Parts: sequence; structure tokens; C-alpha cells
Amino acid sequence: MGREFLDIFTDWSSDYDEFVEGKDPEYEAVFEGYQDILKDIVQRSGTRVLEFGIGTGNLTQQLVTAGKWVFPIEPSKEMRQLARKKLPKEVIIYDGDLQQYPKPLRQLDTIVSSYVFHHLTNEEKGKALIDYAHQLEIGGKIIFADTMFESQKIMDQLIQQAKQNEFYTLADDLEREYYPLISTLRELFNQAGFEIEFEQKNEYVWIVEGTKQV
Ligand SMILES: C[S@@+](CC[C@H](N)C(=O)[O-])C[C@H]1O[C@@H](n2cnc3c(N)ncnc32)[C@H](O)[C@@H]1O
Repeated sequence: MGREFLDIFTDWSSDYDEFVEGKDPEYEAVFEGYQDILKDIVQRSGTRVLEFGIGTGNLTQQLVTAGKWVFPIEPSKEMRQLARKKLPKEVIIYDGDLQQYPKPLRQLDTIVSSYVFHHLTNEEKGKALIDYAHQLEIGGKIIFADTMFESQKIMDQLIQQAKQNEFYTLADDLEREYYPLISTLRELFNQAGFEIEFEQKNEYVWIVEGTKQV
């Protein structure tokens, strides 16, 4: 599991960058403040960063420009091809995913992703976080931006709102993929040995920052 939504991104890859700029009304609120969200991740990151699900490479590009060493991972060939055009040639983009990925070439201090972690079920998220804890030293960070919800009630209201607006693609997406509650993420990060903070970035997206404790 974990790669079951990949075909969506193969189809989406060629106009993905238009979506993040808010060209599709269905996803405008989800991508509101997208560039600032990426900038925030960069500012919170250390200097040796693994990034999961780089897509067309927008966050990777910002991390590299900020002078960080980046180990970028992306399972979609089409996305990797688009990201390739944005990144310096010495940056190798690896085929891999949140659960299976090549061994990083350096000791990491940060693991990041944007709009990716919801591809795992909650059970898979818990196992992945335990794996990530093994990749980091004490004080190392996980910084994920993604759609998540403060309560089931808020999630249900947003799905209802999407249907009322006839945003059926968004409503299907919210019902189909594994968008977590904040309380669930808190528990999973704590179980994996991370202390965490959340910051809301728009109606859908929050940044979760976990710091490895033990
Ligand atoms: C919504 S896009 C986000 C792309 C980029 N991170 C951004 O912020 O623009 C989701 C990305 O996750 C990738 N993806 C899908 N399933 C994945 C998995 N199991 N592990 C890692 N990446 C995955 C997709 O191919 C796609 O590039």
C-alpha cells in the first residue's frame, strides 16, 4: 500500500503547478499560501534534509536555494521528470516512497514533505514514523505540511461544504485518502518518540513539526 494513489499524480503531473497557483477553484483553498507554506518548511529545516514526494520539485528547489543538502524522493516517473528541469544537475532524484526508499547518503537532521503524508493509512503512518525516528539523531526534526483536521466534525463540515459548492473531485479526495485528525497524528508522533507542535496555514493545511526526544 502507500502507492495506491500514484496514477492520480501521473495524470495530474503536467498541470500540477497550475493547481498549486490556485487555478482550479476546487483546490484553491487547499493550496492557499502554498509558497509561504514551503518557505516555512525551509525555515524550520536543518541542513541535511530528506524530502518525500517532491512532486514537481517546488519545495526541493527552495531547500537547495537555501543552501541545504537535499535527498529527494518521488515515486512518480512523470513528476521526477518535471522536477528534474527545476533542480541543479548534481541533485539526484530517487525513486522511492514514504515506506520504501534508498538509504540516505548522509546523516539526516530533518525529514520533510508537503501534501504527501496522507497517502498512508494511520497504521502505516505510525510504522513510518518509527522508521523515521531511526534515521534521525536526538533533536532531529520531521516537518510535514498536509491537510489534517482538528475534529471529525470539522472534516465532515468541509466535505459537506465541498459537495454544496459542487466541488465533487475535492469531496471524493477528502473521503478517499487518509487525511488524519490532529489528535491521531499527535498520538502517532508521541509513540514514535517525537514532541510535536502544530501550526495552521489555511483552512485545510497545517504544519506538524516533530522533534526527536529519545
Ligand atoms: C500533492 S503532490 C505534492 C507534491 C509536492 N510535495 C508539493 O508540495 O507540491 C503529492 C506527491 O506525492 C507523491 N506520492 C504519492 N504517493 C506517495 C507515497 N506513498 N510516498 C511518497 N510520495 C507519494 C505523488 O507522486 C506526488 O508527487
